[in-house]
Amino acid sequence: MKATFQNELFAVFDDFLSRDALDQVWNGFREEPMQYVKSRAAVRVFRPLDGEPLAGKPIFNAPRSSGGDVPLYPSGRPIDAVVEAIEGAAGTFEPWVGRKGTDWTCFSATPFMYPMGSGLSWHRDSRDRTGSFVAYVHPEWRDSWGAELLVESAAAEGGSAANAGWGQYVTPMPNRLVVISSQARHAIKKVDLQAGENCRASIAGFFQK
Ligand SMILES: O=C(O)CCC(=O)C(=O)O
Ligand SMILES: [Fe+2]
Repeated sequence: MKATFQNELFAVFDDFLSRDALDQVWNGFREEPMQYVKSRAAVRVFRPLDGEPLAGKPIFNAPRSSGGDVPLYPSGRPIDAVVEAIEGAAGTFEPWVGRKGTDWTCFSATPFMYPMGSGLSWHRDSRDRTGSFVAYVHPEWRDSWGAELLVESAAAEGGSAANAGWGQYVTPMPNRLVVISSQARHAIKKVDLQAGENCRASIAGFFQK
């Protein structure tokens, strides 16, 4: 798997899943029971005016070192295909999320749906994570539909911890994967009115220390 774009904070990979796996994940996606993220206590990065994103149940590729009962791969859900593909390419992701076993022990995978008007405010995926991934699984995305992932550039060398105030964007193209370091401050622009009933559908996960 070769990156379409990369810098020190994130990398973009296109044609992530095979055609069959993508279709399977997307078809299964629409059967997933989902909840509004604001109704889930654990979600803290979403702000009151981020709209109404939905999330399904996460699975983990392996048991969590911090314990706790988590649903594991293989789950029998179509999302298994994403876990497999991430496992298979874990070595490629080392520059951004570190090494399996030394830096991280396991990762999650959670389906998310962002309907028109929803987005995600600026944040870092820090705390007990080395980084994250997100795979876009909707069948179509147009520029006018918005919902770009924004990634802020690193603040100038020797500068304070202040935010740089500039950076890059990634359009959520179908079957695109983005791998993001926990150092990277990022946000999702809201899904535009022009998207109508088309939702931004993703499988996102975190690499846990
Ligand atoms: O969906 C994306 O593009 C990024 C998701 C994200 O930043 C998160 O869930 O923490
Ligand atoms: Fe994030």
